[in-house]
Amino acid sequence: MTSPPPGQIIDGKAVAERLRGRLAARIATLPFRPGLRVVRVGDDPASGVYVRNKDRAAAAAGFDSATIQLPAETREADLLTLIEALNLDPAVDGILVQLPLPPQIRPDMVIAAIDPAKDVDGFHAVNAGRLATRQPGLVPCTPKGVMHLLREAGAKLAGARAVVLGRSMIVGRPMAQLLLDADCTVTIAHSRTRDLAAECRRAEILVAAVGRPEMVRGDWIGDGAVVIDVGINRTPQGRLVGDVAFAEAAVRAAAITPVPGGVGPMTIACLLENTLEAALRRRGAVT
Ligand SMILES: Nc1nc(=O)c2c([nH]1)NC[C@@H]1CN(c3ccc(C(=O)N[C@@H](CCC(=O)O)C(=O)O)cc3)C=[N+]21
Ligand SMILES: [Mg+2]
Repeated sequence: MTSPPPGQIIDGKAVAERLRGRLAARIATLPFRPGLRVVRVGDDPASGVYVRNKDRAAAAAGFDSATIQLPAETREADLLTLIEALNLDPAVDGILVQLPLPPQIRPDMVIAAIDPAKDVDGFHAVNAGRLATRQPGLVPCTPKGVMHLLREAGAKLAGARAVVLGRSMIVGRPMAQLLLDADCTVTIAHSRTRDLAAECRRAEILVAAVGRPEMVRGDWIGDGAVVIDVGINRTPQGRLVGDVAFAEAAVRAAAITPVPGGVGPMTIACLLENTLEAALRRRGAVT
């Protein structure tokens, strides 16, 4: 049903590099540098690599990018004041507040405070609503990156059975909507799904986003499926593994993303793509 040759490993790092190259070429033609501000409160280790990789990629592509580091004990009101200043700053096109936040700060309040036009994570209810109603808006980076990878892998989407494992606001739900918009027949499976393995086995396209190391075993994969592994889990030994047992799954899949080097680099490239999109829209150069 799907077109890629058996066992193809989808090179997310290479796809992300090409996307960043296209963004850089476009930015080089602009009379301004799209501005991105990443706000980090405390030093959650899950955010560390991401912030470093993002800073490097943004600068290389010609963005005006900076990380604003705040102490772990920052009060919610002070973070909201900073966001308001970034909302009003005409040089800032994109605002990303790193999650998770320390316990004294309510993430919903923070996300709601970001100007939807600058919400490059696509987490604001206005952008979620636009996606749900098929209006143009900022789309969450990871699901957007997954769609790029599926297209690069040559996956046939129209009419295909797609299973999304996980129902988070950040990945599962927007992922399901993008697949639906691409004419897949979409199932959202989750921790309460009766027979997860059986649901997954029916999938021609399987997107795993549960955050449980190697939960998806080889015998959950249908022959010739395209498998996208969104999970980035660190083992006690310090190794990175996905939500899919890669070696087992690769034997049965037509194509599969590795961890690292799969979805992760695409999330960063799509954050930059969203920042450029936000800049073009805000500054009246709609494309
Ligand atoms: N508001 C917000 N938006 C986010 O998008 C967000 C966030 N908060 N908080 C943290 C998570 C995590 N995240 C990653 C993105 C890329 C890699 C990535 O590029 N990973 C490399 C490996 C990096 C390594 O070696 O550890 C890869 O998968 O190949 C990792 C993690 C975005 N996040
Ligand atoms: Mg769950």
